[in-house]
Amino acid sequence: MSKEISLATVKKHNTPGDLWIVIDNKVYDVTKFLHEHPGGEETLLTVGGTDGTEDFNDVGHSAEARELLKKYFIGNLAESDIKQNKPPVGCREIGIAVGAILLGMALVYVIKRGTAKN
Ligand code: HEM
Repeated sequence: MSKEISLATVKKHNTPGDLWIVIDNKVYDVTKFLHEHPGGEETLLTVGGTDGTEDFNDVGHSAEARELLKKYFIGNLAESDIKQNKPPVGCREIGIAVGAILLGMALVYVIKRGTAKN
């Protein structure tokens, strides 16, 4: 089993001489890659010590870039720091459900009115 690293630990490694980054719940030590990054040092430094998944995906990195990541893998993000992709039923879902019911009722009303006239 690979090592589990907390986000708090990752946070401590945010300098050019010691740079860690989280991508897709995996932790990478990119200190040695900093000067080689085709997208520049600055981009890596701004996300160093944090979860850079969104930034990494926004750029649309190539398959080669993803392959390169493996070289710098040092451990998995701690279970407690992993964001759940599927939150419990939220306000949005309730809103959609209520909206759908109202729409259904309106539709039944319109149809009934239409048939009553004939
Ligand atoms: C830490 C892991 C990362 C690796 C291994 C990596 C690797 C690469 C590679 C190989 C390229 C060349 C183009 C490609 O093959 O897609 C690239 C380009 C680039 N990367 Fe990264 N990258 C990393 C993280 C990031 C992050 C976190 C950002 C943004 C904050 C970023 C921003 C960019 C930008 C702006 C380019 C230039 C895109 C272009 O001009 O085509 N990279 N990166």
